[in-house]
Amino acid sequence: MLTLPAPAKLNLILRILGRRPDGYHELQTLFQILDYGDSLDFSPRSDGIISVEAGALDIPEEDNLVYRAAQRLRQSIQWQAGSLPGVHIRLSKKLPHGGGIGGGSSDAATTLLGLNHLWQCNLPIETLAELGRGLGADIPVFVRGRTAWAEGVGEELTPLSIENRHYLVVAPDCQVSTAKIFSDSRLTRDSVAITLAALREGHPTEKPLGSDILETFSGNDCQALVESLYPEVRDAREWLQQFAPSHLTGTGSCVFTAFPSAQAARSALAKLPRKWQGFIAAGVQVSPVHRQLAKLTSSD
Ligand SMILES: C[C@](O)(CO)[C@H](O)COP(=O)(O)OP(=O)(O)OC[C@H]1O[C@@H](n2ccc(N)nc2=O)[C@H](O)[C@@H]1O
Ligand SMILES: Nc1ncnc2c1ncn2[C@@H]1O[C@H](COP(=O)(O)OP(=O)(O)OP(=O)(O)O)[C@@H](O)[C@H]1O
Repeated sequence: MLTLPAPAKLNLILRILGRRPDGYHELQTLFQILDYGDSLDFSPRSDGIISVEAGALDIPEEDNLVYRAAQRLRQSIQWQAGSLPGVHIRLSKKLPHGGGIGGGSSDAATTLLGLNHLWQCNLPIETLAELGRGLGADIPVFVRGRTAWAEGVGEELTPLSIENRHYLVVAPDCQVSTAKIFSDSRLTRDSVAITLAALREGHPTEKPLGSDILETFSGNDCQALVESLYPEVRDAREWLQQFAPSHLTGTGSCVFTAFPSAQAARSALAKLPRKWQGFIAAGVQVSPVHRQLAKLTSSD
């Protein structure tokens, strides 16, 4: 059996520049990958069936992004007659869905990466990222597995390093539909594009971006709308604001604050009102799934 993590992400910056003819939005975002997330167990099946056990996640198997990613990967390969592989995937969810932390997307990316390894498909990362992009805009960053600046609909990625920080992520008791927020006429879609050079101004490329510069550019164009629709999200963010600047991630519902140490994040978490769930996580440059796959490959 192969067990792999599916980490969460935060959008440290999220700017919406406009809407494309296909309805998708042009955006600029800074993806921070975290060391915290779901976990997937892959067990080969000899009967050629793909099955997914998703615990408390109450959605039909064929709608689960894990199932859809496995099907899509298998369809992209010409298998020799009689050699169609099967797999049973057990998904252990820790990440709230509809939280803007990319849980479903990351599960799908880990499925593509894990089955590429298990089934020995040998597809390059670029191909896996393209397969993922067809399932969701957030999947390519998890397939590539680097904290990154993103443009386009989120698939044009430039890896970027960010200083070591620890995040307290608070999940209010509500789920936000990404489609609902992106289709709302009140969403602000006219942010001016910034350049990576502007983001980095005065910072040598090899130096990780620090909190000072990140706070200058931080902000999420979905935040005002999401908070007006879900007052609980505003309450949670305002509670976090007592420690340091706090922001919405993705289209919510989760909000976050960065801390310089795990201990500072932990002591804030200890004060979290019982009505909300929360977790702390370190920001990482390289996804834990890539670290684990690299270890497996080197021991093969
Ligand atoms: C908000 C973010 O989480 C930021 O990282 C992502 O852009 C959302 O990515 P995602 O959840 O993978 O999104 P998808 O599953 O591809 O699309 C969900 C819905 O959001 C809309 N959507 C998504 C991404 C994007 N750049 N523009 C959009 O308008 C799509 O029209 C769709 O109705
Ligand atoms: N494996 C999965 N885990 C969670 N949600 C899934 C999964 N597969 C499909 N979904 C569906 O996708 C929807 C969005 O879930 P997800 O956790 O990706 O939201 P999110 O955190 O807001 O993501 P994003 O930041 O990508 O917008 C859920 O409401 C659920 O119906």
